[in-house]
Amino acid sequence: MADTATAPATGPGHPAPVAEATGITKRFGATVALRDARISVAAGESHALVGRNGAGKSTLVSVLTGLQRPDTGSLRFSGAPAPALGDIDAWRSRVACVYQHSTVIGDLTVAENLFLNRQSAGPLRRIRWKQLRVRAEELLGEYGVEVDPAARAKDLTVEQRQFVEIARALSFGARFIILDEPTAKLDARGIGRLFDKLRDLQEQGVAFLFISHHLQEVYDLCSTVTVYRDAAHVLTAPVAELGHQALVEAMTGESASVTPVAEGRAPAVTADSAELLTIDALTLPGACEELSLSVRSGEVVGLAGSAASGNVQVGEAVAGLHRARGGRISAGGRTVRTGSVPSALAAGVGLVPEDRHLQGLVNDRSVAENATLTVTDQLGPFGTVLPSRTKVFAQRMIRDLDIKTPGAATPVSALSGGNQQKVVVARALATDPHVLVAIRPTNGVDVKSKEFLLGRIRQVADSGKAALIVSDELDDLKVCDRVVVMFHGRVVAEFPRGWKDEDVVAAIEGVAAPGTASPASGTDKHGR
Ligand SMILES: Nc1ncnc2c1ncn2[C@@H]1O[C@H](COP(=O)(O)OP(=O)(O)OP(=O)(O)O)[C@@H](O)[C@H]1O
Repeated sequence: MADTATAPATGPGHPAPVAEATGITKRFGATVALRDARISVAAGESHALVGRNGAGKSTLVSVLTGLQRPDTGSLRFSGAPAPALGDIDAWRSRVACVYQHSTVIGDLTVAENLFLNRQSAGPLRRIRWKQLRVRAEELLGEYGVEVDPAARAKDLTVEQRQFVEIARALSFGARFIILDEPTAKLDARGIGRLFDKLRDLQEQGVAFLFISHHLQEVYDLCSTVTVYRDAAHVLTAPVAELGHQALVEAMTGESASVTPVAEGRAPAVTADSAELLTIDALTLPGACEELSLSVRSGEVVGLAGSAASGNVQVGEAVAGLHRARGGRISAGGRTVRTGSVPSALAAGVGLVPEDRHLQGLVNDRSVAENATLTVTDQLGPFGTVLPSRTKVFAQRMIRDLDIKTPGAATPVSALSGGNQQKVVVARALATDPHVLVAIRPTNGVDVKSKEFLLGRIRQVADSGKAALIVSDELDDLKVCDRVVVMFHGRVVAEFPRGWKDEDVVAAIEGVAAPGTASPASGTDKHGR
């Protein structure tokens, strides 16, 4: 496909691009992460960068922010060559990145985070805390960020932390901000507020490079899109000129055929199907009150809700992660002792956790070891683990789940984010669970792989098991036979297949009862 966005002229009235990278190549051992790649972001532009998992997006970000030196290529900011690699202040004044994983320090206050390493006027001058707080208040006020400067960063929401990071970046003078999957941990309202803030800032001349696997967000927010595929630049085009299908085709290199997995399927579940997961009057302090829910053999049930609904905690409780104050959970006919992971495992519960970094992966261990952590008992006799068996097991998973890795022995830390997520899913599936609980299973996964992972979860149910998908992503919920919606710790609605997006979204937002739904916005988490 041809490049339809030509490089803007520079000169009077045409400022140089805030960032321009050309001929960037970056290798990690045998892996070529970027091959002669390029990008050009104009001043005040909202530019999207999209591509499949492992396409090279995060590597480009690390080059653009001075964290990695490219093997070849040149990088300029507003027409001037990039600073020397270690000159942190110079980099900060040109570019900042807001990551999905916060870089603020939890135990410090917002004010301290904002002025970290620049609290005093010089190395020997005392830090004036009161003044610091006042300056922080001014800075936050300037960018319309409503956060208490005295609050500990760890007590902020994801959204507030991102705003603090954006304010910090702007205070260093940067007029170019990279947002690497910023919406991954936000619910619908949070995304709306983030986008409002970004639009405000854009009007003030700030440029953005926006990375997301939610293509609708690209259409909502950006004017230009660049697509990378297999480490290389494929196209740059005005968003308005590129339809959804063309965009997916550019990302995958194949003609797009998006077939929601559950569509057109006859329901396999009947009233006689065995109840494999039973949650009975479960009360989890601060999360849910007397909540009851069941999933039958052959069934995929969606447990939807916003961040404060308690749905994630319910899913985690099934996997033994939270102690209940009341009620009962049973899986495959066995009682799960709440708060006991071994008890949940023994009952045949598999979990895809919400946060792969905190609960999922051992970073410096190989793909093979991570994928088989839950099944070491099957890998050798008498408690031993045979490396050959681990390898065979892992290779099957790599193939089955289409994990992009140089090999089974590669440490998971060398994989791209989406491919790490696939390892987490692989691990949950490895135990062949009776009940699979998958919390936001497609987080950070590209469009094509998303279809694939959801298809695998569907297969688990089709083989007579039960699956509970805990998510507020409509794409995740579309594979479900039934969607149960929670709001503030209670079930408020249930939808059989064939639901309308706006009805589920309205129930998630708590704005309407099912059937009478008249959603305020009519759009879902991703503006569909
Ligand atoms: N530190 C590293 N060591 C080895 N390989 C790496 C390293 N960082 C990235 N890679 C490899 O480079 C390639 C590009 O990875 P990158 O993280 O840039 O992809 P991405 O487009 O950001 O993917 P995702 O959408 O999954 O986040 C991948 O094959 C990845 O495994």
